[in-house]
Parts: sequence; C-alpha cells; structure tokens
Amino acid sequence: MNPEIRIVEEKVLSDNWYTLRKVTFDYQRKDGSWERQSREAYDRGNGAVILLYNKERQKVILTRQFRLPTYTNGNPTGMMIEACAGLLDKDNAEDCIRRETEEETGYQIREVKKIFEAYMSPGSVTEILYFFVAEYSRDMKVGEGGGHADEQENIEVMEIDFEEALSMIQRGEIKDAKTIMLLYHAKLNGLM
Ligand SMILES: Nc1nc2c(ncn2[C@@H]2O[C@H](COP(=O)(O)OP(=O)(O)O[C@H]3O[C@H](CO)[C@@H](O)[C@H](O)[C@@H]3O)[C@@H](O)[C@H]2O)c(=O)[nH]1
Ligand SMILES: [Mg+2]
Repeated sequence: MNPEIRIVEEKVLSDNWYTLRKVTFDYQRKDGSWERQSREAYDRGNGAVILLYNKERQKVILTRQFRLPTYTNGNPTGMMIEACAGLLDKDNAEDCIRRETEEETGYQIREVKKIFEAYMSPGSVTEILYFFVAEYSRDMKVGEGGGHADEQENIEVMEIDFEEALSMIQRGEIKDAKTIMLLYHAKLNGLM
C-alpha cells in the first residue's frame, strides 16, 4: 500500500501467548535510495476501553489490578488504576466493551459513544485501542464485576469523584495512558 516500503521477511520470534515478530523491510529515502531496516513488533491484538461516568453524582468508575510489566519497571506495588478495558476477541469493539464492562465492573450499560481510536505504542506494539464513554447509574449494576475468575483477573472496582480522579493524575496515582486520555477528554468536552 505504501510504495516506499517493501516487506522483505517476517520472522516469528515468540508466539507463546501473543506474537512477537521481527520484520525486515526496505525503506525508500527522500533521495530515492533504498535502505534495509528491521524492527520488532509485538502483536497482542486490539483493544477497547471505556470511561463510565455519572454526571449527576460527578463520579467515574475505574478499576484496580496488578499489572506485572509495570512491576518490573518502577511501579513498587504493581497495582494500576485504569478505566475498564479489554482485548477484542472476534467481536466488534462496541460489543467487546459492553461485555468487558459487565465482567469487570458489574454494570450493564446502555448507550456507549465512541470518541476516538489510538495506537498506544506505535514504535513497538501493533495494537490499536478504541475509546468509548458511557453514562452509568446505580440501577445498571447487575453483578459484582471483578473480571473473569478463571482468567485470574482479581479486579477491584472503584467509584471515584471526577475531580479526585483528575487530582490523582497530578499526584502520579493514576499513571495509565488510556485512563488519563479518557479523564482529560471528559474534562475538555464538558462531559461532567
Ligand atoms: N496466562 C496468561 N494470561 C495472560 C497473558 N497476557 C495477558 N493475559 C491475560 O489475558 C486477559 C486479558 O484481559 P482483558 O481484560 O481482555 O485485557 P486487558 O489486559 O485489560 O487489556 C486492556 O488493557 C491493556 C493494557 O493497557 C491494553 O493494552 C488493552 O488494549 C486493553 O485496553 C487477562 O486476564 C490477562 O491476565 C499471558 O502472557 N499469560
Ligand atoms: Mg481488562
């Protein structure tokens, strides 16, 4: 699709849980000459994330869970506060986020609104993430949430004041990019 790129070889380096590939390609420079490059790309599929908000009570629903990669890189407890999110299976992003919301938070939401999509780590991870927002209310609570027990998710559900969530970003207590993007989107667009 891009005439300035020619894929030469794709080699799977690891396919234990997700797939790590080394891709060798020729890249045409501005002066017309070609140079050979290779890059590793980690493919763990695509995902969807959602901010649940209640305008009347000025609250948002977030989750807290252990994230091993952060534990190996400077997060002393490994715990992360994040908006509810999940990987897409074969379903579309909207069905995925409804299902994931009920599994992780226990809320059965109605209207969801897609706000944008973003590559979260374009130099190394293939994933594109679909961003949603939805209003929730107490009567939509149909279960405890917590995630899939057989997937060992152990997700804690938190209901937090919107302004407090924004302060938690400033204090470094919320350090997850997708969650920061959603909270700032809500602030910037007057969702609350
Ligand atoms: N056994 C095993 N399980 C794994 C491994 N990697 C992930 N899992 C499990 O696979 C499940 C994936 O859960 P989801 O809720 O579908 O995805 P997520 O991890 O919350 O993904 C969301 O957050 C990611 C990090 O920000 C995003 O990258 C992703 O797009 C999405 O938003 C979790 O139970 C997780 O523990 C692994 O290497 N081994
Ligand atoms: Mg999840």
